[in-house]
Amino acid sequence: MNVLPVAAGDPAPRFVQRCTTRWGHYSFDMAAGRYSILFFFPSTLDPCAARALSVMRARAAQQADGAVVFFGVSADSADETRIPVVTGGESIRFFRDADRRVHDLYGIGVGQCFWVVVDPMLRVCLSMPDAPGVAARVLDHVMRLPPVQDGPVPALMLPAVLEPAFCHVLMDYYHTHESRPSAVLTRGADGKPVNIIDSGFKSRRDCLLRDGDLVRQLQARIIRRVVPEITRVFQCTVTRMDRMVLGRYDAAEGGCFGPHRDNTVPGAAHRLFAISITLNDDYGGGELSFPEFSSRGLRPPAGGAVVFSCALLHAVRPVTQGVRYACLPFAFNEASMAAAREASAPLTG
Ligand SMILES: O=C(O)CCC(=O)C(=O)O
Ligand SMILES: [Fe+2]
Repeated sequence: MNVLPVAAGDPAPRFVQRCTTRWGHYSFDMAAGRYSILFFFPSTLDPCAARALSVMRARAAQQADGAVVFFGVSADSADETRIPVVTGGESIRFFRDADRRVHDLYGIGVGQCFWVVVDPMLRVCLSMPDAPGVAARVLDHVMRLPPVQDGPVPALMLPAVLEPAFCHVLMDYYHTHESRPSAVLTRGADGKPVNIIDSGFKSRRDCLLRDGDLVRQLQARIIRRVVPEITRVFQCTVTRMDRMVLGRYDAAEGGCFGPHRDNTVPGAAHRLFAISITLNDDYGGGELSFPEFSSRGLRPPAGGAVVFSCALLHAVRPVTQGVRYACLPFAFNEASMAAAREASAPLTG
């Protein structure tokens, strides 16, 4: 257990805990991109909790834009029945923390009513014990903050990775080969990785590049034009690539991809860098965004790439006009493969 409560400037500990979501748990690293207000309390029967929660519920109901997410963290197993599963709104959720996992990670003693505010980068920006009047002060303060920090995005923009003729070769390949709705790799209720189709979250059709010669031509360009920049900018040597896939986001189908990270489920833990190469220019919307850092959207020119750490939360904004084509490999190396294998190995002995 953390002996002291987390304090402003600390990274907010990440965790997966049982929660009042439809699917029964919540991975806190998905709370990035917005402010989160965590209220730790011993039980809903505790008078301090009752008071603070009524303020929290009222503010959650007031805000229309969902810019702030409220989380109650209950240490009482009997709250399981007092706090029912929330099926609708996403702006207020409760962690079922009778095993104290979150309390311990945040250094909050059981029996305390305590506030922790986490910023869009998942860093603690305020932490204080509850007292009369504190709930309203904390919530007013957070709701007045600008929605994101609008700092620089730690991604690399590289124009001219693929020349126009090669972009056309890839788009022609797409048109002459089978494509299918792109699935989201996520965790099922049992924690195991599953592929699901959820067109509200991800609407894209993918075509796998199966032509060995074309894959070699594509890889040659990435090795020559992207890999040295990854070495220079991120001081990391990548030696492998996977997922040689072409994606098509169509405005007519609401083409988009919601906020996600690319390395969070076991089968994807080896990935180090995402290389998003846009193949065309004649579309509207479809910018890549990094909601932890900025509200700005990135839009590389045709043939240009955005290269970024797979650990960053990112999204593709809805394509509003026409179609966006992209080639979307991941880069990694032997060390990241070994680390992923180790992390997924069953504990023995
Ligand atoms: O379309 C893009 O540029 C990014 C796609 C993406 O984030 C992914 O496939 O994981
Ligand atoms: Fe991604």
